[in-house]
Amino acid sequence: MDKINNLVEFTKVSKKLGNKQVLNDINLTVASGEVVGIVGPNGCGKTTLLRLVTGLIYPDRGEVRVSGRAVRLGLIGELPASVGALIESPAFLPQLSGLKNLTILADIQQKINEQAVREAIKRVGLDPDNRKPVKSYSLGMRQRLGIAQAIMEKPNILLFDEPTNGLDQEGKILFSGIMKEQVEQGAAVMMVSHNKEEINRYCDRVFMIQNGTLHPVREQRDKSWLIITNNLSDLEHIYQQGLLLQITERVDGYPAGICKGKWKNRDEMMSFLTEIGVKTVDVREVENDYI
Ligand SMILES: Nc1ncnc2c1ncn2[C@@H]1O[C@H](COP(=O)(O)OP(=O)(O)OP(=O)(O)O)[C@@H](O)[C@H]1O
Repeated sequence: MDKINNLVEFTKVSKKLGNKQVLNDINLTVASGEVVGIVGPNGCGKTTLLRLVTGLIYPDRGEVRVSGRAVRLGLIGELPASVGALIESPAFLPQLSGLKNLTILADIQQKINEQAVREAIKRVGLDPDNRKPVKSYSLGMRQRLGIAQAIMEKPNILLFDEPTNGLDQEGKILFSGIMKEQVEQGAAVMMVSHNKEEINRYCDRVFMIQNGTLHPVREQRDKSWLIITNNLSDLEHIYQQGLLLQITERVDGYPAGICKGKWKNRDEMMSFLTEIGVKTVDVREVENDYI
């Protein structure tokens, strides 16, 4: 997967709303296949940051580039077509069905046909033939429809503001699968959430907005390592170091567990284990699983 290709680029971006300097001198890139998390207290400017990528608002100073093109005033007819967004509560026409709502939105860009809209609705676990008006949808159903709308045109940039808001367990699992798919297909994702667990699970890098500026919270995703040992007490010893360790099924008859941490490569991981006196049969880097 190409991680070099920056699909979103903020360069020295400042934005004032009313009297408030919401964002000040923001630099940020989001690459293809990368998930960047934005956190911070209410009103700090997270949604504003996402809205700048949609092209619906413009920077006062600096530049926002989306798929290589600068977003600026006067481009209203040329909004970035490659952006899918679920920002704040999704707004739908309440008297129309989910399918009708998304078909109307799809007609704006005319990039996809009804079949593709139907597929997106099915992907989030809703029934495209459900004729009930959106006003009778639950919060979770509306949120699912919002996710379907964000992904239906297969954008290569996705903006998610509190994406699992109101979702039940099944909805969260579906969302997890969608995130995995999108990242594998090379989408660049920006996610705003107050849910720490969600941010940790999905985001490669995390930033906090404080007084209008962006501060790194985590600069790379923790890697997952499968550690195979001769006996369970070695795994217990790792756990006692306060590390995140999940015991898995035995591997070739040996006790094994998955440990998450910042070690950059296998050598670093091995020297750490030797340092704490853990003997291993094998150590392998494994895929991070979103579920
Ligand atoms: N149109 C506007 N005019 C004036 N001020 C605005 C406008 N839109 C937003 N703001 C202010 O800009 C600030 C940033 O708002 P934003 O919605 O980006 O915050 P947020 O971090 O997403 O908050 P939350 O966590 O509550 O969703 C807030 O103080 C808000 O009151």
